[in-house]
Amino acid sequence: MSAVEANFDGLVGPTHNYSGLSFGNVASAKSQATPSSPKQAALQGLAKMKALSDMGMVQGVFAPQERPDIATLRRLGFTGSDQSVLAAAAKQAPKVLAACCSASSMWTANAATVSPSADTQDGKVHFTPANLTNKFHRSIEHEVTGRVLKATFADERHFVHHPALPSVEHFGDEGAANHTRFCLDYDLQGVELFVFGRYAFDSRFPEPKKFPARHTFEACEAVARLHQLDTDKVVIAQQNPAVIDQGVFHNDVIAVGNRNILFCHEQAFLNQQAVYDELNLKLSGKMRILEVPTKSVSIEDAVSSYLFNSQLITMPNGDNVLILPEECRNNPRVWTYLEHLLANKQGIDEIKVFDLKQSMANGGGPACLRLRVALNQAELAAVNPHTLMSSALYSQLHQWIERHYRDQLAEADLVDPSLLVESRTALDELTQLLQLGSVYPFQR
Ligand SMILES: N=C(N)NCCC[C@H](NC(=O)CCC(=O)O)C(=O)O
Repeated sequence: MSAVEANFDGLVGPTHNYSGLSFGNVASAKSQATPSSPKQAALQGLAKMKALSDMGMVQGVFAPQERPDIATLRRLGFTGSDQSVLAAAAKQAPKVLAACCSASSMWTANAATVSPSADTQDGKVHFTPANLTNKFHRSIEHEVTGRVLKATFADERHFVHHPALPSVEHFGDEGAANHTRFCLDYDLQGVELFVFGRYAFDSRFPEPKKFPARHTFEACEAVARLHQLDTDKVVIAQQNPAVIDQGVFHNDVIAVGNRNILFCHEQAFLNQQAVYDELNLKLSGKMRILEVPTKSVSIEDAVSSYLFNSQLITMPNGDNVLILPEECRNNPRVWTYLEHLLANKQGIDEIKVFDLKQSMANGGGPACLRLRVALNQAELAAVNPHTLMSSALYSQLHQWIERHYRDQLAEADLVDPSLLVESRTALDELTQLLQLGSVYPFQR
């Protein structure tokens, strides 16, 4: 075993709720104001992590953010005790309070962009936390994300951590949700595909009209530069603006790739064939494209089922498996397509279905919940071992969730000062379990 692809899943935080914060994300708008279950959400996510670990995959755990984010509320002018800050925010700016309570860091595909050492000039793994500027509730994640990344990948001989790009829309960066690495083997130099929604400094190109394009071309170029990638091994492609307007707010809602396979919808990119051709050229003619036609799966079906938000993983025995949300099984057209895909042996050997309803109701499927980090054996040995899934960690986290998480949460509960205390108590314990040190503002 020379190199592996590890998946670091975001542990769902104790304030998981539905506040309708993500304009352009259909599920988030639809679930607004419905009660959530933080406990179920965290257990569903943990079950997926355990299952992948049991399948022989390297699985990591990524700690959530401190929420409610009192420090940000103070920056916005709320003063006094923590309790007064919460009460004043609930009264004067309930939406701002909701944004400062979001558990959105669970979707670690948006935590950062990661380039494996085989692709970078200095032979180290590079990390850039995503600034997530397009949504306020997500723009307040990157600082703590950077600290959790450093606490997980601490060894400077192997890992390089960049700060997030400047926090303005011109450099809007949504991280790995818009980044896919193709390769023939994880330890060989690969081709990195960066996908953007619009140009910030060039108005000649089309843009979505209804929903925002969160990620810019200029952000893609900047991350590729920071990560010292070879331009001959980088492809920067524009997402089809028409599908952004139909709810495809990240590329990982319409395409997924692993090794030399790209599984995507026929309407994913603006210049679809040119994207395929460039990828194939840069991967020495070895790309395999599995394109799904609109007549089999419409954009609406793709958005509601999250077919393409599956994880495409290669098992230790070489089989390619799609990790799908249950919503795919509930959609007859998507399910028929999947049966046909398996029967025709087009490169996918198996599918596995998971119940991730709590996350799905906010627009986060299996692939949103994980950050991929390809690591060689020396790098894997240098990862904080306490963040790696095992039977022992699974039962510790299971008990930890049972002990600290509420069964139900509604928007009105966010002002409850005991939620803040519960959340901090849980996170303080978690940083000890995962041996992360003092990553949260309340610990510093
Ligand atoms: N596709 C990927 N990789 N990630 C999904 C992120 C979902 C997230 N939803 C939210 O943030 C909803 C929060 C709320 O409405 O309460 C978002 O839109 O950024």
